[in-house]
Amino acid sequence: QITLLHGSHRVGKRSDAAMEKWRGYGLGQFIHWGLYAIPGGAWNGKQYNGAAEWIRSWNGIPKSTYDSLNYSFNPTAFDAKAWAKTARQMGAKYVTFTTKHHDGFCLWPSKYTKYTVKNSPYKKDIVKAVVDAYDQEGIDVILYFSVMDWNHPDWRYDLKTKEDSIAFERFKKFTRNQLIELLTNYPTVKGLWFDGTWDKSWVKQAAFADELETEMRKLRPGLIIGSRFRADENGKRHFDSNGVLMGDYEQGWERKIPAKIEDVHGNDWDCVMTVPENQWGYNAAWNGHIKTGNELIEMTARCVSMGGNFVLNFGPKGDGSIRQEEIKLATEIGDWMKINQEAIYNCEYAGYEKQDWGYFTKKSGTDKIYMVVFNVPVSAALRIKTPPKTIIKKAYLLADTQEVFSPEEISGDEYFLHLKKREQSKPFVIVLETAKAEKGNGTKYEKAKI
Ligand SMILES: COc1ccc([C@@H]2N[C@@H](C)[C@@H](O)[C@H]2O)cc1
Repeated sequence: QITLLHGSHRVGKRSDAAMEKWRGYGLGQFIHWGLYAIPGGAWNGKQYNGAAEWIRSWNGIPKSTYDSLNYSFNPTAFDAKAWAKTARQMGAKYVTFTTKHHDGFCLWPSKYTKYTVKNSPYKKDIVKAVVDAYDQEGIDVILYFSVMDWNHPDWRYDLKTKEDSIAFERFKKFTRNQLIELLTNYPTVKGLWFDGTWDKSWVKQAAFADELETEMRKLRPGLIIGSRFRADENGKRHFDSNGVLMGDYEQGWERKIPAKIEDVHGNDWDCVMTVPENQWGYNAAWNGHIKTGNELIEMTARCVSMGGNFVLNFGPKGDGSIRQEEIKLATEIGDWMKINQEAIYNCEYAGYEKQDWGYFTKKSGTDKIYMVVFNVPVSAALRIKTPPKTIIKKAYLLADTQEVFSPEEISGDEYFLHLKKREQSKPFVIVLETAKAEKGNGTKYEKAKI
C-alpha cells in the first residue's frame, strides 16, 4: 500500500440507496446522438470505416465542414417521449445520454460555449427534453460527458509548452463550469458517465479532477461516477496505484463482457455494448456482425449473472428518429423481459458454479435463484452445483409456475433437473427456491475418501 492523495477514496462497494438502485438496474440503454448522426458514417458518397461518431477524425471530411454541421442540425423527427417509450418497451431501467461527445457539440444550451444546440436551427434544449421524458417514464438518467473536446481551442492532448499549460488551465475551468451547469440544470440525473479522459493532458490533472469529483458529489449527494473520470497522481486509471477501483463502478467493459466472475474483482460494473461491432453514433451502413435479440438477451443475462449491468446502445438518425432495426431489437428484448424480468432486475451473482446451459442469477437479499437457460443439452438434463449447505426446496418454470421440477441429487451438492423435450426458440428461466441447511451439509452424499 502506498500513500496516495488522489487515489480511490473508498474500498469496496458503495452501500447507499442510490447505488443499491443502480446495482439492481440490470438492463440499460445508451444513446449516442449528435452532429455525427448527420453524415451517418459517410461523406460525399465515401464510406468512413471507423465508428461513425469519430468521422471528424477522418480525412474524408474537412474539419471545418464537420464543425459547421451545427448549422444543419434540425432533427424534425426528434421525440424524446418516443425514445423513452422505446426504452420502456425494452425494459431498460436507466439511460446514459450523450450531452457532449468528443466533437464538443453540446446538446444543451451551455453558457460556456457557442457550440451548442442553441446555435443550430433546432435551438431547443435536447438534454432537458430527454431528462424530462425519461423521468416521466420512470427510467433513471445518467449523462455521458466527454472531457476531450475537439472543438474547444484550449483542448490539448498533452502539455508540452507553457502556452499549453496556460490554455489547459482555461480548459479545466471550462470543463468544471459545464459539469456544474449540467448538474444544476438537470438535478434529477443520477450520475455522470465520463469518456475522453485517456490523454496525458487530463491524466496529469489528478488533484484537479479529484477536487472536481468531490465538488460534484457534494453538489449532488448520491451521484454515481464511474472509474473512467480521473487518474491518481501516478497516472493510474480505473484502478489506483494500490489496485483499488476509482469511482463507484468499473467502467472498463466497453464492447466486451468479463469472461468469469473473478475478472470483476468484487466491484460494481457496467458493460456498454453496440449492436454492430463498433458503431455508437448513427451509421447508415451497418456492416459486419449485427447482434440479434437472442445474443443481446444472453449478454444481459451474462452481465447480471456476474453482478453487472448491460447497457445497449442506440444511435438515432440525424432527423432524431430511431432506426427500425433498433426498434425491432428493443421490442424483441422487451417481449422476453416482460416474461423473465424477475431474473434480471435487482439480481446479483448467485455464487453457483457456471454451467454450459446458461447463467445463474440471485434475487438480491433473498435465497431465490434463477437459471437463465440458453443451451439445453441433448440429455435435456440441466446440471446444478450448489454452494455447500444449500437445500433446493422448489424448482419451477418462471413463465409457467405449474411446470414443477424435482431435482435429482447425483452427488454432494450436485443435481440434475430433467426437462421435458421441448423445442426451444427463446431462452427461459427456472426458479430455484433454496434454503441454507441448518445442520449437516444439505446433501445426502458423503464425499468419497480418496
Ligand atoms: C480510442 O478508442 C476509443 C473507442 C471508443 C470511444 C468512445 N467510447 C464509447 C462509449 C463511444 O462514445 C466511443 O466513441 C473512444 C475512444
